[in-house]
Parts: sequence; C-alpha cells; structure tokens
Amino acid sequence: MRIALVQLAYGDDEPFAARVDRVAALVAGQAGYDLVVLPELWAPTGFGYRRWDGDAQPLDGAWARAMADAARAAGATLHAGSFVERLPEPGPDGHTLANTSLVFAADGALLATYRKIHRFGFGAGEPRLMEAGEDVVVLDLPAGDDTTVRTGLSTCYDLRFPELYRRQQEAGAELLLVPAAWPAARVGHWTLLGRARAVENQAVLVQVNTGGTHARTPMGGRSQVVTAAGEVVAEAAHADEAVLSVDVDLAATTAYREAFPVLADRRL
Ligand SMILES: O=C(O)CCC(=O)C(=O)O
Repeated sequence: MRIALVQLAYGDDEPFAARVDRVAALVAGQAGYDLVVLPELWAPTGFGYRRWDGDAQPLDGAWARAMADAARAAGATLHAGSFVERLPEPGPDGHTLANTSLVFAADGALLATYRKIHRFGFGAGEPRLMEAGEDVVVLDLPAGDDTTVRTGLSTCYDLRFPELYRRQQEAGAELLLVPAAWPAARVGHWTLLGRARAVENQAVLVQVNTGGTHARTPMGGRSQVVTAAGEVVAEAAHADEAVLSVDVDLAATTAYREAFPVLADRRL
C-alpha cells in the first residue's frame, strides 16, 4: 500500500483560504498513492482557538468540497486531516463546534467522519469550545491490488489514550491513522507513544503532524510510520513541510501477528 504523509508547515501569516488552495493543489499532485494523509486542523490551526468560531464550516462546506475535489484530482483515498466543524445543533456540552476528520474516496465521495474523542486543553481550548466525539471509527480502505485494509481513525491527543486503539484493534484494525497538531515541546511523547500504540496493537501506525508556529506555539513535525513490529519505516526528522512517501507491506502485519500472537494472551 503506497501512502503519502503530507506534513504541512506554515505560520499565522498565511490566510486560511490561501492555505486551503495551496494544500488542495499539493494533494491533487499526489497521483499514484493509495492513500494521502493530512494533519489535524491544518487550515484553522490547532492552537488558534480565537479564530475557530469564525473558521467553522458545516460537513458540506467549502473546506470539505475542496478536499473532495483534491482526492478526485489525485485519484487517491484522502484522509483530509481535521477541520473545525459547525454542528447543526449544540451537543451535550452546549457547544456547536467539533474537531472533525473526513476521509474521501478517490472519486471524492465521503467515506468516514471522525470527531475527536479526547479534547485537548485542560479546561481551555477544545473542551471549552468543542463537543467530544463519541464514536470509535474503523473502516475498510483500498490498499492496492484490489485489497482493503481495516483502518482506525483518531486525532492527536487521542494518542495518549491506549484504550481507544485497543477498541480499534478489537474491531479488526491493522492500520491506524493519526493526524495531529502536536507541539514541539512534547514531540518526544508523540514519537514514543506512536511506537507504543503500534507495538501493543500489532498494527501499522501512520502519524502526520504540522510544523511552523501557530498562535505562538511551535509545532513538532516528526511525522512517522511505524510497523506492527515497531520499526520506524518513514520519518521526518524535522518540522519542515515535506511529503513522506512509504510503501507499507500489509501482509507483513498479518505474518507478524501469526508469528508472535501476543494479542491472544490478553486476560480481561
Ligand atoms: O498531548 C499533547 O501533548 C498534545 C496534544 C495536542 O496538541 C492536541 O490534541 O491538539
């Protein structure tokens, strides 16, 4: 399965609409991949809380349409990262915003919607402004040669909560996608926890982060792909903008699970 990780780097001086146009063109140029993955909240920025309300859009808004078009132009499945979704009505916490990821098929059809379950901010930021997602999302994505791979969706801070990934693994996930806006200050946790989630679930984990400085917060980059055996097979050793290209051998995951069947020894 050929995967492109698009690590985006930018500052607050790049306007929202210009960034959407730039990234849509970048994605449209990624022909030949089975899957293209973008980071979390790359258009509104992960730490630009003050602008989130103004940047919010519905599920069928201009951001989603631009990403559907970009998937079609690339002819690849696109995990478009996340955006600030304007919910049709307030949720249980009274908010009308959510941190929502969308996955589009190569023909531009919407395949999946995932709302970030664990909100980051310790009472500020996401918990103060956004509803928490409630649904674990696992779906089959095309993996090349007429095969599919069961894939779990999560976002950034979710990576700190292993029980979410175990539920994805129980639902059959062998590929775990994690877009993020993870700051440089804790980027060591980002790479370490990514390897841990891959090893403990014997799954391929794809992490795509942002770079640049957003609302005075330097972002960490260091996007990576970790195999089920814990090997880092692609990594950005920096926080600059870059497209990482990787060929993932999914048959190796199945073989590894059979050769080292640790998941069968769980005691609940
Ligand atoms: O957990 C962390 O250290 C960073 C999480 C984060 O920045 C986010 O979820 O947006």
